[in-house]
Amino acid sequence: MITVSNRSAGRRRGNTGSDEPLLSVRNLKKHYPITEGILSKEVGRVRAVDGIDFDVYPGETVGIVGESGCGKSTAASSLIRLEEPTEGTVRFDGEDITEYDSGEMKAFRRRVQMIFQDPESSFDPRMSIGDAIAEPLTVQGLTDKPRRNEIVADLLERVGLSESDADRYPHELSGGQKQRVGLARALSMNPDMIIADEPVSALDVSIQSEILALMNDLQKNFGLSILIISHNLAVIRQICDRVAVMYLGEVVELGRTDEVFANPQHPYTRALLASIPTADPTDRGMGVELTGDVPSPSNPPSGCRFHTRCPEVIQPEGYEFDQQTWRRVMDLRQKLDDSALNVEAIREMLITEVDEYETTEEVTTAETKARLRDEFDIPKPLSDPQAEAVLESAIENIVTDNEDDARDLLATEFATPCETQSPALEETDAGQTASCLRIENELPPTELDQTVRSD
Ligand SMILES: Nc1ncnc2c1ncn2[C@@H]1O[C@H](COP(=O)(O)OP(=O)(O)OP(=O)(O)O)[C@@H](O)[C@H]1O
Repeated sequence: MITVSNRSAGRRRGNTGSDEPLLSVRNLKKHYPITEGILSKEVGRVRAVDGIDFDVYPGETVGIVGESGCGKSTAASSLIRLEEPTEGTVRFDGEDITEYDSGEMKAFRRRVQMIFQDPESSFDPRMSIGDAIAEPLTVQGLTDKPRRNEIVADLLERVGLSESDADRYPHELSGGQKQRVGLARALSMNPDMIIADEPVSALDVSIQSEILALMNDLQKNFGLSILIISHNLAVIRQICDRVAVMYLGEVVELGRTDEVFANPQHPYTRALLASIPTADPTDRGMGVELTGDVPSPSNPPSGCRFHTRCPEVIQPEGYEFDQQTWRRVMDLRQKLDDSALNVEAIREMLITEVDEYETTEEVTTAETKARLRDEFDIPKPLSDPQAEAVLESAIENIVTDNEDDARDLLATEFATPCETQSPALEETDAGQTASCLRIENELPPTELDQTVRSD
């Protein structure tokens, strides 16, 4: 494997045939300081976006996808300097926008229009739709009213509304119609690029598809580039040429949408794809379940940030686990490391379940250990006797109030390289780039990989 800049990952030339990206983002970081006290002393940082790279070519639609809280919106607002990025460069049409003065920023913001999830908030309820669309034209100095009305009528038609809608008011429109007006308003600036942050999440599913189809048409007709931010893979799939998958402030996979969907290379992408609901109620998905919330970006996990949730986290040498059991043992270890195991609560649960017990002192160690195992769905015994001996000893330490010994034992015996080594984005044989130690170490896919569906 050769480490490459993801500059070329799954790249395609834009519809204009240009080889140069319209937008080029390098090492973009946005850290929010956490402050305390009257002197606002910095006590920590929320690393919302922690060094991401991607390009958008002319006429191309690129998606940023990931769970809530992974930094998608912060990435979008920092790259257009709605919030100042902490670090990194953003080049637009060859120029570094981080060096723009306010006049240049104004011109840039005409060329790059934002569309938000809730179109409502960007409309003045007292202003007619026609006036709302014409407003940016007026601000630009187009004083010729008949000409303005002509442009408004044309834009309304282009977004699937009619000229007569110009006299209506926002409250008279459905969510889908408002998003159409939002697009017409953005187009009135004749932009080169639209950045759309969850543009259809607030809409009914039936309407979502219509708006995405409209965006696709507009992109072709106006030769636009589109950057679309969404937590919804179905949205990305319908409209994007390429996709960047984000996890906890980082891009973990980047490539052509068809390739990423057909052959996801990062375990996080695989897990996201696995979580797409299917129409068949008997279909239990791909056997991969992504549990737990995205960890806090103020204290991201060491090594690979995904290792605390990764279904494919690498196993320690010298032991043999089935992968799912290994994940569960790691979940227990994680909870122990976070000091989030409550043995007393387990004993209390046992009191309510077993009639003869009245106080937690009566609950036996053996029962507490068994119940702790059950909480994590860890089978007894493990199939590997040596692994079982380690786990049994750790659990004994946990329930006898020797958590530090248990922590040390598990850290020594059940260590994964994923907790210490940070993988870099690498080109994969499948065509896209992804950052995973499995790829770096050329490890064979886990059993779970083979259960991943590509549709
Ligand atoms: N102004 C802020 N100060 C501190 N932390 C912030 C601020 N804005 C965002 N964050 C944090 O940064 C992280 C990334 O947030 P962001 O909204 O970009 O994620 P997202 O992927 O767009 O999620 P969502 O879809 O829920 O908006 C979150 O943990 C969020 O709490």
